[in-house]
Amino acid sequence: MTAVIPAAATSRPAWKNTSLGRFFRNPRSVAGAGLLGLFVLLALLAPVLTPYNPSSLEFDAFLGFSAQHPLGTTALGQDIFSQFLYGARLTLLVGFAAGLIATFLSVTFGLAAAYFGGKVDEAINTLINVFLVLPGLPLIIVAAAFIRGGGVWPVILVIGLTGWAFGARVLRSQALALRERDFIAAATVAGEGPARIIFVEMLPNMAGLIAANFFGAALYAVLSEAGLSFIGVGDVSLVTWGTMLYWAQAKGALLQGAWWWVALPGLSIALLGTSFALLNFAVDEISNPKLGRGGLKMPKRTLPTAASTSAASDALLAIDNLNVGYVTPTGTVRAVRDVTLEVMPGELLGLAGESGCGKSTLAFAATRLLDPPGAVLGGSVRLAEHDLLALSPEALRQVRWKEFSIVFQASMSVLNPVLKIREQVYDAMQAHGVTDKARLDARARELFDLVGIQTSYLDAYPHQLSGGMKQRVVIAIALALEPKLIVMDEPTTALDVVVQRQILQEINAVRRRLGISIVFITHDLSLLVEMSDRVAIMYAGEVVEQAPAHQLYAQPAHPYTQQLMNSFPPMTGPRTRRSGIPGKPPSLSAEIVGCPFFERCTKRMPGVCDVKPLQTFPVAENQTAACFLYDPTVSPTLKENAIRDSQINAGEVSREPARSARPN
Ligand SMILES: Nc1ncnc2c1ncn2[C@@H]1O[C@H](COP(=O)(O)OP(=O)(O)OP(=O)(O)O)[C@@H](O)[C@H]1O
Repeated sequence: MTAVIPAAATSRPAWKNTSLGRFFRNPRSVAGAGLLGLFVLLALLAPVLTPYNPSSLEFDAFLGFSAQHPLGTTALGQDIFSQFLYGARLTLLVGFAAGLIATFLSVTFGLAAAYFGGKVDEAINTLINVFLVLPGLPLIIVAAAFIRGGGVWPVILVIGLTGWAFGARVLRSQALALRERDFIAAATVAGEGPARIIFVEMLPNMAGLIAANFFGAALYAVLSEAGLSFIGVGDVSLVTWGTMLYWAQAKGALLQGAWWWVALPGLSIALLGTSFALLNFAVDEISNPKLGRGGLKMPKRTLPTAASTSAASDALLAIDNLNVGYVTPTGTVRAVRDVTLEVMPGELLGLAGESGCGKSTLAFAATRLLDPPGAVLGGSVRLAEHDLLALSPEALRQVRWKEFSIVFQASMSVLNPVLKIREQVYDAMQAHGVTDKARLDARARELFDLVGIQTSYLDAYPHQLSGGMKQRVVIAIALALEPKLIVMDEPTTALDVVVQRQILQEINAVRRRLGISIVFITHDLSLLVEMSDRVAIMYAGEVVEQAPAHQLYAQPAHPYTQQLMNSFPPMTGPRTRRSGIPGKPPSLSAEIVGCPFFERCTKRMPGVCDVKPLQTFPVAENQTAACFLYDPTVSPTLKENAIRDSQINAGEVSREPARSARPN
């Protein structure tokens, strides 16, 4: 994994790392802007560079090159050099103005369709389709025929109003894709409003496409104007490069040997198109910092030190009898079933279980992030004094990030690729009313110190950071408003084990230092046992065991926990071959009678476990298990036989009569 040193850490002057600096360092933008600049300069300096009116007919026809007429004269006796210079003015005006109109319409329609969706999207899409199926040039010709002789603005309007549909379709697709990205979801969760999400989060990511759209539309406008003029539609009394071509063709320039009368405007239109295309590529590169270049170096990290855990009294988070399902056409998937859990202030609760057992659904439902078809079917979630499931959207926005924050699975992708880290760290704080720049900066630095990243990386872009550093940034953002609780759903899954371990140590140290509570979700039980205060094990949507971590490690009570622990290599002792748990969990769409682990359990008691409604039983102090081996109403002989059978099957004891066997 590599990291790129950000601006402040290199010796390059800071301005060179701004968008303007990168523009001047990009060969394409330099060539494109140079070419376009040359045409603009020639157009602006036309009155200085030539004394003649381009429409004046005062000279003889088809004069050759001379000091007085560097490019000779036309069949009507006009100075060709003057026509070229003044023609550049109107040609560029048509390109820029029609390009701007078309781009404005494309962005407005494309974003409105994607953002509002539903009927608005349908209506805009129909309009786009109508414009796309109408053939472009004939449409312009018909429209231009009505405004013939009216000057340049009607031409600009017709081209601008007919040239937006393709761009709108592309921008709509891009905006739709962006809406699905994690960093937009994260911005919403962090409390950013729709205007900020559209203009600050989405638009910069579309800058390359919008610029491409503009240069494409400008090119289309220049070519359309040239095409219209060439066939004599539009106002041929104007001097543009298009009307130059029209008159050159109409007056037989090639037959008269005045080939440059045709070549000059033709070549100029081609070069103008090239400059637009070069700028298009360059803007794409500059607006997407990932395509840029940078040096390689990993920074030295500083590890925060641990402090004592805050004392726990009353539960900070209380999940009571929570039921969550996904309503699908084939039935309801009951992904979380009657879950009751508590998290104390300052406590790290680990949540483990096989893939698909409902860990993420529980986390999403408890934090009100569950999207349809997911739905809370019953139960309550209380965080301090807030009834989370009953909060209005506005009240929820106030509480989220301030009282609790979330670090998603694969959360590195929640960083917006075109915004500097600093802006993204500020975002959550700004959305909750912190606007003072000095405060924002001081807090950002403090957070970076806390999670072990050099503060110079505040001015880097996400792609300049390694995966581990991005993860630290996301954790720093989650800590920004000092929430009481952070829910972390597999926050380190995408990282290599060494970085994973460092980050987990830091999370734990920060937690101890700040006294915050954490719900930490992972598949990795051995990791959880090491870092958690308490562990809850989920299976098929239910919490099947809860215990202090060390107790769960020393004496796992539920056969599922025992088999799960056996699937991981031990932290000490000789290496042994591990096997997974045979079989698979039951379908969550079906009714589950009795214990959901019955089919895979090595200690099952037929007639009990597959018949009785499942309950949770106390096992030891602070330890509970949803297992009938701990049900005081089940006969001890039945339990002993079940345990004995499992030991025989595992080859741990011989087939002699059981004398004493206790649960677990
Ligand atoms: N959108 C959905 N529609 C229908 N079923 C879903 C949907 N999302 C999840 N499920 C089902 O809900 C159950 C719980 O899924 P969930 O993602 O919460 O499990 P998990 O324990 O977090 O798994 P993992 O560790 O792989 O993320 C699974 O059976 C899954 O197939």
